[in-house]
Amino acid sequence: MSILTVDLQDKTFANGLQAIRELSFTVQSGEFVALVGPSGTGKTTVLNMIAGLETEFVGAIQAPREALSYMFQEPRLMPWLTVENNIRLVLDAPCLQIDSQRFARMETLLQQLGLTEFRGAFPKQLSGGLKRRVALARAFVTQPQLLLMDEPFQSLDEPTAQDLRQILLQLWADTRPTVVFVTHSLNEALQLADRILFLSARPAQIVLDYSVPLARPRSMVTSDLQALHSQLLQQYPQLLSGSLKEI
Ligand SMILES: Nc1ncnc2c1ncn2[C@@H]1O[C@H](COP(=O)(O)OP(=O)(O)OP(=O)(O)O)[C@@H](O)[C@H]1O
Repeated sequence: MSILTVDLQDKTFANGLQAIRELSFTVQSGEFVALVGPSGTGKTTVLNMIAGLETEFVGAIQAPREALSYMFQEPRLMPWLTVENNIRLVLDAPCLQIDSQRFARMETLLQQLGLTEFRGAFPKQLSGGLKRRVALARAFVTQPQLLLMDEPFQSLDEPTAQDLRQILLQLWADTRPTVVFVTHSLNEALQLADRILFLSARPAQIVLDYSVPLARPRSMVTSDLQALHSQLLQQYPQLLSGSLKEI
């Protein structure tokens, strides 16, 4: 059953810059899809359109906006709220009573993410990795049907990013939301996704719709992954020519 349909003919900003031309894809319920493409090609713009934050475009999008979470590049925590209240914020309940089911879900996430001891801390007291953990808890606590993630582990050191990818996969396996995950890292996409949509340089178009042939659960550092990375680039040399040379 499809949960997300994106059918875009054109997205041109007011300054005349055309970010997207003829970009269409469908995502099945529970699927983990990565959008991979070079910097500035319109990946964030696509997520913003799916979320309903960007409404000026030619085309149509069907998405479950009432059951959607969006994890941004920066964790975007409210500096004046504690870890716990940053999570409660999306339940509309900072400092208030919440029902026992939602409370239990929040507690489980705090534990799974190793945040219990930091529940009373403020964002400025947290490392970058811990802030991302809070953002992950906030993204999952509402039990979204669709989770949009925009390079959420960028600018972290690699071991911290690996830990967070592992945690993300565990959380995803528990409740199986549909995920659209933007990255410019082919390795990250191969580690996480069922399917990778490779985008061209601007105006963004899909150059390859690739199903990742790796079983789950996936180990994070495997020779399988390295082999697949090289095989993919051998098979589709166009990914390396010009538009995707950074991957
Ligand atoms: N409001 C805007 N007005 C004009 N141009 C914009 C606007 N927002 C984004 N752009 C431009 O549109 C293009 C696509 O931006 P977008 O942020 O979607 O790319 P991206 O693929 O997510 O890039 P990155 O990987 O660097 O985050 C970029 O060239 C960007 O500078």
